[in-house]
Amino acid sequence: MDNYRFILSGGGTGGHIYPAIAIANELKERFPDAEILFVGAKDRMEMEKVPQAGYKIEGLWISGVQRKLTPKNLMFPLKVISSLVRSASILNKFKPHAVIGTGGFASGPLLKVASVKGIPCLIQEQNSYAGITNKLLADKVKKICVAYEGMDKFFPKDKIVKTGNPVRSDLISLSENRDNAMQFFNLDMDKPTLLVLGGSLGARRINELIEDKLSFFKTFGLQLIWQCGKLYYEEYKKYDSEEVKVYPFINRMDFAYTATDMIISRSGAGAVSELSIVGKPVIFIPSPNVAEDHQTKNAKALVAENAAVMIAERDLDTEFEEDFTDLMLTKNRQQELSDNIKRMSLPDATKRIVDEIEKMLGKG
Ligand SMILES: CC(=O)N[C@H]1[C@@H](OP(=O)(O)OP(=O)(O)OC[C@H]2O[C@@H](n3ccc(=O)[nH]c3=O)[C@H](O)[C@@H]2O)O[C@H](CO)[C@@H](O)[C@@H]1O
Repeated sequence: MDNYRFILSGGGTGGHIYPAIAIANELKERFPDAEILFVGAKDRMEMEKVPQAGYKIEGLWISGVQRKLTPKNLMFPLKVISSLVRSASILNKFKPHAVIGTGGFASGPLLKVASVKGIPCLIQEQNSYAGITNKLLADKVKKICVAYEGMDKFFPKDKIVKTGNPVRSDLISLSENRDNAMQFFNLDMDKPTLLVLGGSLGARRINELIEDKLSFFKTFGLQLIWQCGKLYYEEYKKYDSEEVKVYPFINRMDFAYTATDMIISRSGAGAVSELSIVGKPVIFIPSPNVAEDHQTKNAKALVAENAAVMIAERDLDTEFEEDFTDLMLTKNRQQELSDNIKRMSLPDATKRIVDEIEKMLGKG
C-alpha cells in the first residue's frame, strides 16, 4: 500500500517549516500516491511558504505565550481550545496514517489531539535545546528524531533517534553552476561574493553591522547578497545597487549558496545544517535572544572542530574587522574551514527520518 495520508505540522519560523517540507518531499518520493496536508498557524510564514512548495496547508488560530502579561495572552486559552477543536475536525476528515511535528506552536494542539486518537506521531527537534512544544508532546509521541547528543535531558531515552536535521534536497547537491547563480542575482562573475543571512526572519544587529561596514567590504572588492528580513526591508532597500543586492527573503537558497565565496550568518539549527553541507567559510553571529542561548551552542560546536568562526554580538564592534580581514586574506584558513565544516554534515537526515516514519507504519 502506498496511498498513505500524512499530516505535517510545524511553523512560526523557517527553522520549523523547511524541515517539514524536506520530510514531505521525501515521503512523496517514496510514496508517490500519498496525500500530504500541512497544518500551521494562521498569519505565519508557513501559510505562504508551504503552498509555494506545492502543498496544501490549513491554518490554526494559535500563537505562543508572551512572557509578559499582555491582552494577547488573555486570548491564549481561547486560542488553544479553538485549535484543539479545529485539529480534531481536520484529523477526522483527513484520517492520516501518521502525523509529523517539527516544532513551533501550531504543532502542539494538532499532535496532542492526534496522539490521544492513537494516530502514530513523530516529532523532530532541530536544536540542542528542546523547544517547549516538543517538550510538552514528548510523552505522547512514538518517536523523537534529534540532531544532537544528550537530548535525553529533555525526552524519554527510548524514543530518541539521532538522525540530524532535514535539509531540502536542492541544497544537498547544489546542481546550479556559478554562472547561472551570478546571473540570477545580477552580479559580476569576476568579483568575490559575500552572502549575509539573518535567519528566516532577518536579524536587526546583523543588518546594523552590514550597513556600517559597506565601505569596509568594498576595500576587498566584495559584492554582497544581503538577506535583511521582511521586517527590515523598507529600512535597508535603499542600499540595493550593482554591488549590493538586498532581499527581504531569498527563495532560491541553492543559487545563493552557489554564488558565494564567504558567508556571514545567524546560527539557527537549519542554517548550521545547511552550511555544513554547502562547505564554505562561515562567520556565525548567533542570536542572543533565543531559549538557553542555543544559537551560541550551535556555533560553538563548529568552532570547537575548527569548522567556523564565531563572533558574539557584544564583540562585533571590537572584533569583526580584524577577524574578517584575517579570513579574507588567508586562503588556507578558508580552505581549512570549508573542509572541516563539510565533515560535520549529515546529508541523509531526511531519509533516516522517513525510515523511522516507515517503521512506525509497520514497514521497513
Ligand atoms: C530567532 C529564532 O527563533 N530562531 C530560531 C529559528 O531560526 P530560523 O527560522 O532562522 O531557522 P534556521 O536557521 O533553522 O533555518 C532557516 C531556514 O530558512 C531558510 N531561508 C532563510 C533565509 C532566506 O532568505 N531564505 C531561506 O530559505 C534557510 O535556507 C533555512 O532552511 O529556528 C531554528 C530551528 O528551530 C532555531 O535554531 C533558531 O534559533
